[in-house]
Amino acid sequence: MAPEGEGDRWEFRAEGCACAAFTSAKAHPGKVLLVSKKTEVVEGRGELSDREAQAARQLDGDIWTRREYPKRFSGDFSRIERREWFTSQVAGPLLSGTGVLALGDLVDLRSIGFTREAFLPPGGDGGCLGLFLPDALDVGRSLARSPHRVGPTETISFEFKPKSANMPGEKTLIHPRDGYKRSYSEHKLMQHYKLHKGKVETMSEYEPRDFWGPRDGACGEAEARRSKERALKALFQCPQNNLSVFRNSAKVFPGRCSRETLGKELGFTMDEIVAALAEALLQQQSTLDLIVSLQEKDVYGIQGVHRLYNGLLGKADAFDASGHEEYGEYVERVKDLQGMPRALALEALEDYLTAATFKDCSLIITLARSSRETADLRQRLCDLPNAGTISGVTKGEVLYHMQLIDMDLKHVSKIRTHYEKDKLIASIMEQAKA
Ligand SMILES: O=P(O)(O)O[C@@H]1[C@@H](OP(=O)(O)O)[C@H](OP(=O)(O)O)[C@H](O)[C@H](OP(=O)(O)O)[C@H]1OP(=O)(O)O
Ligand SMILES: Nc1ncnc2c1ncn2[C@@H]1O[C@H](COP(=O)(O)OP(=O)(O)OP(=O)(O)O)[C@@H](O)[C@H]1O
Repeated sequence: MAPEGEGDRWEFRAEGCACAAFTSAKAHPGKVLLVSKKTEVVEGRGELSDREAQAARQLDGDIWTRREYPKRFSGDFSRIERREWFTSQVAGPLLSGTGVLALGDLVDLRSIGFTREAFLPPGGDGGCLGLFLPDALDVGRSLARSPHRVGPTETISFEFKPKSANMPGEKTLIHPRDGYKRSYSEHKLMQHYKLHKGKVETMSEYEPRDFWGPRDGACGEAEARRSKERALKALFQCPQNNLSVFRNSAKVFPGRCSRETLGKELGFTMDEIVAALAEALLQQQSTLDLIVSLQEKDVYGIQGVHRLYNGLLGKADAFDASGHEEYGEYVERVKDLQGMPRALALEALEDYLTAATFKDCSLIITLARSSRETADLRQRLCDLPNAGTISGVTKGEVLYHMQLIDMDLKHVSKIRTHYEKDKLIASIMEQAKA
């Protein structure tokens, strides 16, 4: 994606499946501009009739307009407007006090000289809106109260996509044939899926529950530290799309550096890096617990939620359990879902979509060595709940700052996509058993 023409004040930074991020160091220091790459808010549009897509749009609106929010949700929002709305109206209040959420402002791309055609294929989101966010990699600038950077020049940042720590609970609808779901994490199952699809070459040993840590101090600090270090080592071993490392905002891993050369590039040993990150995560445990509790809003599981979704769309077979009579308890659970009042069914879908959004979020931790140059920044960070200092694990003190990004609110039509993926995983697991 090479920048060219009028857009050359803007530099491409990074991209995910839904959005691309750009920076303009001179005109907008300390900020990242997010631009949507997708045209449609409804998922799997190619496989849906216009009527089905319209019904999904209507249902999505019904879910998010049930409650009063200072800014009203609109079914006509573009993807980027949905993201901004969810971040400010839903995620913000849920995470208030943690300081961790990157809050942004919608901006007209024309007003900032961003020509999307210079960077992105035609189409995409009506074209004219972007989202300005504080740049989590350029902490010195994004925290500055003046145009001048508050030190430091040397930063290293770790972008984690930790994925879900959620495990099925009592209310989760699981067909008895799919009992494997109770023994494997969602991430592990996704690894089977990705391997099967050829999306990855090897299975990662990474376990999201190790990263997020035991809830509510369920074990001692030493054990919690060990589990975080285990997760971090597994991520450095096999980063896939769960870890990216940046030095002074330029991506160095995976890519320019190998695992063997990364420490040298960053000026630390790998043991120091793992220990420093584990310490930062431990200091932020209450925020991590909060995010996990939001992932756990997925109470009924995809099999249950898919039935509720179809029920709300008025599909005749939504709660059909014929052919499953031998599984009495399962049939009873399906009946319970069928009897759920509409308001509760909408709430269950709201919870599922909130959970799915938090299961796909990213955390960026930026580190800088403490020095005379960083004294101002240190003072500022020490006042923030999502930042602090780390000592005793590296030579000299290290400052850290943690930011939560990627609040791309999942559309209700994603439930169908998730269900299809779930069925595919079931057949992969069945094959693996055979
Ligand atoms: O389904 P998952 O868990 O694989 O998550 C998808 C991600 O795959 P991952 O497993 O992280 O490689 C996927 O990530 P990649 O683009 O593959 O890096 C997207 O984040 C996708 O979200 P969306 O379609 O952009 O809204 C994600 O879709 P959602 O499931 O979050 O809707
Ligand atoms: N506030 C920020 N500060 C620094 N970098 C950011 C910020 N927001 C986004 N980015 C960069 O832009 C990339 C794409 O953003 P984001 O993860 O929100 O997109 P996405 O398409 O929704 O991702 P995914 O495919 O994981 O759902 C991120 O991976 C990150 O590198």
